[in-house]
Formats: sequence, C-alpha cells, structure tokens
Amino acid sequence: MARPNLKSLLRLSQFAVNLNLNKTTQLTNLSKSLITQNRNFSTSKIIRQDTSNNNAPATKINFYVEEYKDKGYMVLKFNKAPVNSLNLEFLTELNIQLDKIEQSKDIKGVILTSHLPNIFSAGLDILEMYQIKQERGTQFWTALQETWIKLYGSNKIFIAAINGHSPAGGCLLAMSCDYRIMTKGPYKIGLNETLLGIKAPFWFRDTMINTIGYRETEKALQLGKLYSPEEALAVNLVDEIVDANVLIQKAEEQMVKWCSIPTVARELTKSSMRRDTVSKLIAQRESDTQSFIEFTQRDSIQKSLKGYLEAMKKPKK
Ligand SMILES: CCCCCCCCCCC/C=C/C(=O)SCCNC(=O)CCNC(=O)[C@H](O)C(C)(C)COP(=O)(O)OP(=O)(O)OC[C@H]1O[C@@H](n2cnc3c(N)ncnc32)[C@H](O)[C@@H]1OP(=O)(O)O
Repeated sequence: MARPNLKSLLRLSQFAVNLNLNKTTQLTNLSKSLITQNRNFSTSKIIRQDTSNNNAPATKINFYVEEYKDKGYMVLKFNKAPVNSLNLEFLTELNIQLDKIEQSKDIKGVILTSHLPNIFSAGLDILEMYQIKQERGTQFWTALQETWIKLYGSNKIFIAAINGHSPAGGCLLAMSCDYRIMTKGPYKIGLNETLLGIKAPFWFRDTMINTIGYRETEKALQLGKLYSPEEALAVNLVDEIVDANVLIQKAEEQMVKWCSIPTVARELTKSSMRRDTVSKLIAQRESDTQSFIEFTQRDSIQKSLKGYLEAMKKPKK
C-alpha cells in the first residue's frame, strides 16, 4: 500500500477527524443492531465541517458507550481509527465522557477498552507535537492533563480491558485504571517515550512508579521498554492476561467483584492512595504545560519526532 509523505500526512491529520457519511451510516447501523440486542448502547459524536468538501458535513464517532445501569457499570470503547491516537479533539470528548461518568449516580464503574481490533491506544497523537504551535499545544497538553486528573483521580472503578497495543499515552490511560486485563498476543505495552527522543513527564513516571515500583520504572523509562503481555504480567503492569474471546467477560467479572465492595470505604481508600500524586500535577499544571511547549519546540526534539514519523511511514516488511 502506498504510504503518504509527511506533507500529505499532516493534511490527513486535519481531515482524519472526519469519516465519510457512508462509514457513519455503517456505524449507526451497528449501534442500532446492538440496541436491538437489548443493550443500552449509545454513541458519542463529534460533528464538524469537513474542510475537504464544504458542502458535506461529516460525523465521526470516537466512542461507543454501553451502559448497564441495572448492574452499575458501563463499557466505554475508543473508536478513533486507525490507532486511537490521543489528539485534542479526542481528549476533549473523553473529558466530557469522564465528567458524565463522575456525575452519574447509577454508574459505579467503567470498563475502558477499544472498539478497534489489536489496538487499545497508540498514545499521544505525534502530530500534536510535531511542528507544534503554542496555542494548540497548550490546549492539547491542558486537555491531556485534565484526562489524567479525571481518570487517575476518579473515585469510580475503572477497569482497562487492553485488547491490543498500548504504548506511551495508551499505557498511561491503562495505568490510570484500577485493574488491567490484557489480551494475550503479539502486543506491547509500556512507556516508550525515550525511543521517540522525549522524556516521560513526571506524572507519567509517578503513575508508573505507583503501578510497578521504583526500580522497574527506572529501567523501563530509560530503556523505553515495551512489554509483551507476559512480561507486563510479571512486573504487575497488568493484573491478568487472557484470550481475546474472554477479555470483556473477565473484565465484567472483575467489575462485579469491585462493585461489591462497600463504596465509601473503597472510594476513601482509593483517594488516599492517589491524592498526593494527583495534587502534585494540579499544583504544577502551568509550569508543566510551559515545559511541554518549550521542550517540544526544541530543534532536537522536532528532529527526533520527524524521524519517528518518517519511520512509521516506511513500508512494513
Ligand atoms: C523538561 C521536560 C518536561 C516535559 C516534556 C514533555 C515532553 C513530551 C512528552 C510526551 C509524552 C508522549 C507520550 C506519547 O504517547 S508519544 C506517542 C507514542 N506512541 C508510539 O510510539 C506508538 C507509535 N505507533 C506504533 O508503534 C504503531 O502504530 C502501533 C504498534 C500502535 C500500531 O501498529 P499498526 O501496524 O497496527 O499500525 P501502523 O503503525 O500502520 O499505524 C497506522 C497509522 O497510524 C499512524 N500512527 C500510529 N501511531 C500514531 C501516533 N501515536 N500518532 C499519530 N499517528 C500514529 C501511523 O503513522 C499510520 O499512519 P498511516 O496509515 O497514515 O501510515
């Protein structure tokens, strides 16, 4: 398959937020068919102008939401093809979802997973960092901080059903959950930022330390280590590995277990474990954002990101 050059890639990224109406219709049909399977299944939509054709407004569905209010939980599925990369629009919409969840009296917990096969999330959209502009970069980083604060700091139960690759920001999302189940297979999870020539922010690092401990994090971060499911299990980066066909079932079993714990006691315990880590970022949000802008604007970082983007575009053998 012919791969686009960098210029067309950047154009693509602008247009990637739009799918054509045909695909939208297919997705709407999918959601309808799930409703007829007696599931309370709703979709979350972003509607915006498709700049490639001013007459054709397009719809993109970034998330599927299945709510089981009678059971007290929901399943939130990422659906941003091709790899659920985290850009400003996706994060903004995720933050709205997280706000709704936090405010819901009926929902005690959420299973986070991906609707796309073989990929949980490819992490931050590298195009948000490449040729970064101050205003967009600030909005992007602020939205990412917000996602992490809402997710890591939530009192609700979050279970990650990791159905594929989960590097960098994808790993951060998974680590921010309370329990992680990963599908067996040729997938990788970890904080690989150093391989892109960038440093993992302190709150990525702290989340990893809280998950797998200091020494393992020290090695993992410097090496940019991407773990196989078996390796991830061995260091407690994930709590369980299962066959793909039982992933959601296992996540639901865990959810039932976690939901059965007295809520207030569980919430107070969770918050006592995570409060200091979250407060640290809240106290430093502005300087953290400035560091991100300053760091990513450096020529050396831009060179690394350019090389990484080009390598991703090379035809695969
Ligand atoms: C003083 C200092 C203070 C602090 C400084 C802070 C500095 C910033 C710190 C930022 C922290 C960064 C966190 C991140 O998350 S960076 C992103 C890291 N992600 C990756 O490295 C993943 C890269 N992708 C892959 O490895 C593979 O795509 C993957 C294994 C996920 C899937 O493989 P698969 O073969 O299924 O798919 P393709 O590789 O063919 O990809 C399909 C298309 O998607 C594009 N793609 C993939 N990943 C990304 C991405 N992260 N962002 C944007 N685009 C991505 C890929 O190029 C393909 O595009 P085309 O179809 O157009 O070719």
